[in-house]
Amino acid sequence: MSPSALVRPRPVHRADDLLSAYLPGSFYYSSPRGALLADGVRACVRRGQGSWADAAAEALAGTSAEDAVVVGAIGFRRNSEASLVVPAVVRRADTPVDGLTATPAAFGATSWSASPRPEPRRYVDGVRKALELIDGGALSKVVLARCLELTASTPVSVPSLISRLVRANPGAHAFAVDVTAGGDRAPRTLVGASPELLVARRGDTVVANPLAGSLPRVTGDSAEADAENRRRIAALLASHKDRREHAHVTAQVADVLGRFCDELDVPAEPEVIGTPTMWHLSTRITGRPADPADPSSSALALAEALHPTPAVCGVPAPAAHAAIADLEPEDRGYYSGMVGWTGPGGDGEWAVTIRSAEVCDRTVRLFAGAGIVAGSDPEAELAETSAKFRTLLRALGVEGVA
Ligand SMILES: C=C(O[C@H]1C=CC=C(C(=O)O)[C@@H]1O)C(=O)O
Repeated sequence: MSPSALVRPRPVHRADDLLSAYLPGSFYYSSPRGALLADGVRACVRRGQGSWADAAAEALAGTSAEDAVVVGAIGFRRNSEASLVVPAVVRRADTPVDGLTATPAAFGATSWSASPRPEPRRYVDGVRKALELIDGGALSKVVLARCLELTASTPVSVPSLISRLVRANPGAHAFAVDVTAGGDRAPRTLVGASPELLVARRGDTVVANPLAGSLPRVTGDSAEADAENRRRIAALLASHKDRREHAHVTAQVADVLGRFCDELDVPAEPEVIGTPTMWHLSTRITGRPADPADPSSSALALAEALHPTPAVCGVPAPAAHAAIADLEPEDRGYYSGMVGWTGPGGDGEWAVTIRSAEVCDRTVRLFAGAGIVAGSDPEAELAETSAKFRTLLRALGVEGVA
């Protein structure tokens, strides 16, 4: 039995009940590996010179609670915002969300205005500039994102939004995290349904599931939609451009995990996974940490070692960071960072913060990005980001706005 198994409390909740119990200010996270709902603050996690994993371990060591965990989100840039706490109350379920039959409450009669940042044409220009950098040899890959700011006529209900996101895709890594900071005019919540697992650790098993290389999914139950989706899956698997885009991520994730694991299984070929709105090339990598008791292979330490993968940044990372700073007018904030939890024995789970938005009163800031490599078509990358926005737009009931 692993040391972490000794301290893990027996889960007594159903994942669906945890979702129903979510209130603004709670931390909610669910995935195929279970769900967690946390409330109140026992301690805030603050980082000095060291890593977030060190700060989390210190905060956990300071509490005698048996079920203590650190939960929260960390932004994209090295010194960007983070919101990590040891919550006062933690409820867990070891099963995925299941059996959600009732239709969630729709958003009331709300009208919306949308403001893309940058304008779509400027995003396309940015992709062209990225391709010039790639042609010139400065980069092999960069992920360029854009923002869509929506304003509703009434405050946006976060419980409704997270419930609709989970119901649309119970297998997603779904999250709602209070990220309110000094200066915010109202509570701010990071909400999303990410298809991408950065890393999960349970006992002596580590799993990462990098995604990269995408095509929009055709929605609808018709035979035509089915046939077109089959065609797209085959096209994605056959696309050299998407396979290259994907290989950058898999190689880096395998390289980083290889430093911590003495056994690592990296499938030679990607498969295709689907969300309700997208198809993605996917590689599920599993490993066994060389020393599970070593704090440097805790879930959060592994997540920090992996971040940012080329699924959200690029290759080489320093040049990709510079290109992102030059070509993206909006600060990414929490988008493309990580969200999840870590416990005292090193177990935990962190998802890549994509298909996400920050909600503050009547405003919703969505981000979506696309990986650019040699051979990328700027118009297709714009369309891909629009398709990625649909996860949130559908949940908000405003599909068609971008
Ligand atoms: C950066 C995003 O997606 C990443 C994950 C899956 C596929 C991706 C792609 O094909 O570009 C991206 O790397 C996003 O959704 O904003």
